Amino acid sequence: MAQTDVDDANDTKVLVALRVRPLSHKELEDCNGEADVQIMDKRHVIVKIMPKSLDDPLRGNRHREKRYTFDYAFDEHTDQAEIYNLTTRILVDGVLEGFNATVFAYGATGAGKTYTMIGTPDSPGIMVLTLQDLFERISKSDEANEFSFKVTFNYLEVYNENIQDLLSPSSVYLDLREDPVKGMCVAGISDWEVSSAADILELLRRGNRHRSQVTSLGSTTAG
Ligand SMILES: Nc1ncnc2c1ncn2[C@@H]1O[C@H](COP(=O)(O)OP(=O)(O)OP(=O)(O)O)[C@@H](O)[C@H]1O
Repeated sequence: MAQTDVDDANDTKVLVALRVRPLSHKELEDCNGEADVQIMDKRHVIVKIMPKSLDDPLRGNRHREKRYTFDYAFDEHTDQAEIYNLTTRILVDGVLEGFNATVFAYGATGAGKTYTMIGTPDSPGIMVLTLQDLFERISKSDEANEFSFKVTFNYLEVYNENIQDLLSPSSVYLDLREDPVKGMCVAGISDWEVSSAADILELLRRGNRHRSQVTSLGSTTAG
């Protein structure tokens, strides 16, 4: 999901995209090669709901279908670059002009959030592609002497409703406050000045060691 406070090309403030990942071997076996989710035309999704019991006297073994509509619905063949280009690249201009933007992934465990956001060295995800784009644009702007940018980074975890600064961990949790200038903010979080995508990926790796729920950043690089 991506959110911006500037209008993007679609003139919308919130964009919701669904991504279907390839089925694992086990999932393919379980469904006899027949997936329960079908993407129709990059926007519409049909989900098959199988009857709880095949002995259901009313429905037999017939399934029901539910249809959903998204701004984008990506099938399992969609690559990382297409996802980035259609959901997130549109936000970078606004960010460089000082607007806020948020992109987050939501889904069950194993749904593909980490793959979509971080990806692999061969197939970098949204976060890595955004950072590459952002710093490339900043360096072009520096060369052209247009603007000078300062980029700072912070990394926090909300776990059991407690906020922890992953780059400056302590036993004291941080508070969420409403600041008259900045709006909602986490009071006392440490801000780190960075000058490249590699700096941020290094800080993410450092912060991940303090997460309550650990996911590996592997050897993801900024490329
Ligand atoms: N689009 C995709 N193409 C290929 N493999 C994928 C894709 N999405 C996810 N996977 C693979 O599926 C597995 C689960 O994905 P991932 O770890 O990203 O899930 P997650 O939502 O982050 O899970 P968790 O919430 O448990 O951390 C991984 O092995 C990942 O490489």
